[in-house]
Amino acid sequence: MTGTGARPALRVTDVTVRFGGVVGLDGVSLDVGRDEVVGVIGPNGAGKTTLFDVTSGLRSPASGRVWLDGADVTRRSATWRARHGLRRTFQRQQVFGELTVLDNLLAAQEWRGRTGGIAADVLGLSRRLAVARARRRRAEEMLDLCGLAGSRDAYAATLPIGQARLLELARAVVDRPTVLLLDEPTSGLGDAGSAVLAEAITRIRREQGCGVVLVEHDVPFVMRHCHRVVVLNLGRVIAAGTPDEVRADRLVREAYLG
Ligand SMILES: Nc1ncnc2c1ncn2[C@@H]1O[C@H](COP(=O)(O)OP(=O)(O)OP(=O)(O)O)[C@@H](O)[C@H]1O
Repeated sequence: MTGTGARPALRVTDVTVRFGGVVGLDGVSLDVGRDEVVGVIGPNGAGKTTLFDVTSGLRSPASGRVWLDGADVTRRSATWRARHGLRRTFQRQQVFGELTVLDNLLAAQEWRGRTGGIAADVLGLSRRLAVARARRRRAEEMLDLCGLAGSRDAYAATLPIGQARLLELARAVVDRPTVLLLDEPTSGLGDAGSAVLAEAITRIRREQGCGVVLVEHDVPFVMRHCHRVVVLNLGRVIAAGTPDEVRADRLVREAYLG
């Protein structure tokens, strides 16, 4: 079902984070294969955000390592990781409000693209036009994927919250990341938006071989759409397995599912 292959898209090994006397994460490990969706759940303060912060490079662990597509990136900056295939969306959406929906996606490709800036200046005009056309095609594809084709010319600031969140998703995946971290992706989405999200995640992982991790309070969504689920409590992994295994786990029921 998961096609993980030998080398995980993301590997987190034995990560510990301390905030003074508070332990944010305590020896947490996680593997995410290409073409796999892993859900991270747990009560408030369990360490979910801290796990994303360490993975994306916003916070250094006291010990432990983070690997991206086989390379140890523990000491790499957040920007370096982003440029090398790791994408994260945040709970608070961060689209460029003053740009149109389409331009948000073109700008995202410009930022990552190795043919922008100085590189573009030394390329021939026809090559540059071909790059621009390919980027536009890719942007249109992602708008279709995320159900935003009808809003392509709207300013992002005018979008209802659900559409803005889907635009964030489109922007995160437009340049084909290896790993996608989604923080509370269903928040602000109704049933229709959640269905678009689920379908988009499936296609992104299948068509792009992307490993997806989602931190999500909507447990039914996680159980329906993730191959594996990791449950954190007080900074520790208290259970990990298939949705059925996790649902049946006594510790999880006591600590979280009730
Ligand atoms: N900057 C910080 N300074 C001190 N303690 C922190 C800091 N960030 C997180 N913590 C603590 O680390 C632990 C894990 O917090 P974290 O925000 O990762 O949990 P979470 O699972 O994302 O919670 P929520 O579901 O409420 O977002 C908590 O005890 C929290 O109080």
